[in-house]
Amino acid sequence: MNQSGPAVEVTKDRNGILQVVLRNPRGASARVSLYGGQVLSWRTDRGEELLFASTKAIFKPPYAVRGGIPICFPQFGQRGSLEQHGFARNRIWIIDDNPPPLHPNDPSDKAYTDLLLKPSEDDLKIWPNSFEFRLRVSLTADGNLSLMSRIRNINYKPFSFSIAYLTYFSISDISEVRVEGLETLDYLDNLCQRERFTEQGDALTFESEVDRIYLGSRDTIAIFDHERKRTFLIQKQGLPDVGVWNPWEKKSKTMVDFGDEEYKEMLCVNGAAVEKPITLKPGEEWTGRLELSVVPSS
Ligand SMILES: O=P(O)(O)OC[C@H]1O[C@@H](O)[C@H](O)[C@@H](O)[C@@H]1O
Repeated sequence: MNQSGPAVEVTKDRNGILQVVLRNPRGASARVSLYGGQVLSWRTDRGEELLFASTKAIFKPPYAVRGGIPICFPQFGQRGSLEQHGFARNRIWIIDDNPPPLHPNDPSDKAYTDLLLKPSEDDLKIWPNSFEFRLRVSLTADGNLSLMSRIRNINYKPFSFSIAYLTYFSISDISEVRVEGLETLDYLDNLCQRERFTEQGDALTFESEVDRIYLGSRDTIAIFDHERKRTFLIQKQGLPDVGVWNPWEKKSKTMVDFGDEEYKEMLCVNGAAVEKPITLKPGEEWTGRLELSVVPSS
């Protein structure tokens, strides 16, 4: 199965937005938009949607929509002079029709697509660094979704960047979920001018707005959803930090592309490299990988 096989289809949604649809033999699927290189949907073989998308999402290409997995690059949040979360999520990516083969250790039964982003003349005016960003989105035979980024410096001077996969998980009820894997870590709290705190020893639960970057986490994080009896596993490589975000009631009401009550159904847990930006010398390449899976739980 490869990019040109029947498991991969390029299509347009009803708004004319180009998408790549990946399917596995059991019927699981993923949809990736060329606008923003954003994964919009990830479904199990039973057709269950695993990613949140707002009913108020605004489809205005090339801007990222509220939900799925927008990519924050080369800046996270407002930690720099660029627009919030960098420009990559608001650019048109292209499909690489001739992608390099998968790594020899990678199972060959993956449906995958490679999207590319290179800076335009205008991008170079606001961020004067030539790069090639290759995003490989794969769907495995087990229905796992993997996002692998390769960012290459094709400049004559070094540059530094931050990156985050802003992953909107679909959950039953924010008050009922817990996140494991972030206990005892230090975090920067965006709600307190990025002040540094230390998490207690318990799993994370939610009862108000949260907007944090956990630092130097282990490579597996779990989101337990008791009501839906399922657990998301987030496995990451090259992404030391984890963003956790839920706008809660008050902030939701200020967001035009988000329903007032939708904060109950979503939780963003983002594999990221934020605290220490990544520096690439000319010709160097960085790789970061996120693999998402879902398992039944009691
Ligand atoms: O509204 P945006 O730009 O998509 O950002 C959504 C949120 O993204 C999160 O990653 C940030 O930590 C939040 O501060 C931010 O509000």
